[in-house]
Amino acid sequence: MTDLFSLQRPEIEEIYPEVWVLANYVKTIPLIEKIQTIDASAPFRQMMTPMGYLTQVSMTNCGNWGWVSDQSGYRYEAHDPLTEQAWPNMPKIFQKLATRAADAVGFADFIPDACLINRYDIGNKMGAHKDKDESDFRWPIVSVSIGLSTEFQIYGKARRGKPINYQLHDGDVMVWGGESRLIYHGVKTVKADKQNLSNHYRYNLTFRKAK
Ligand SMILES: O=C(O)CCC(=O)C(=O)O
Ligand SMILES: [Fe+2]
Repeated sequence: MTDLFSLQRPEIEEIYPEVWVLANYVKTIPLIEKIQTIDASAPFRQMMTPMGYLTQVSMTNCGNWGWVSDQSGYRYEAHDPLTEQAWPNMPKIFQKLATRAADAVGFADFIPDACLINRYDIGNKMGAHKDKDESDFRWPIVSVSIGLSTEFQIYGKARRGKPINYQLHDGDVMVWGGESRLIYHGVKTVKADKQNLSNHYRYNLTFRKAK
């Protein structure tokens, strides 16, 4: 298990009140293998928003609860609407990673029951939003960046104004909670890596306690 972690004593930076980045925290090849297995039974798909648009980003889930969007709104579902099967189990290494990262910044005993997996193709972005479909905001969000880099945008308590942009790379983990649990955030357009054109995607794991 220790093999999964890049550094014994990770560098932890609080980039905004109660928003932390654990830089280069995790080795991502084992995570990508798990994502591929999940994709084989619960395929990545764009979701319909209540406004009637498809999300740019493709998504799937693992764990007891999966985040879904359709014309009737956003919510957590125990079954994948595409396959009508339960979402794939959350891999143990995913859960341990989330628990350990949360603990490292002071959130003890975080056991996520939902893991949303986002896949950004080159050119995809995610607009400003807050994660507010969970039942208890005392639990943090743990978010893992895999593959292509991007800029994460923090707007704060209101959606308007200029965001703080923070570069996230493969293996970086972000945790936010407490007074910043409901901040507006987004992801800037993912660009190709000119040094490595075989890298096509940015994946993001978002661990939450949904229920
Ligand atoms: O891709 C990211 O880094 C963030 C994703 C996100 O904010 C979300 O899925 O709610
Ligand atoms: Fe989010």
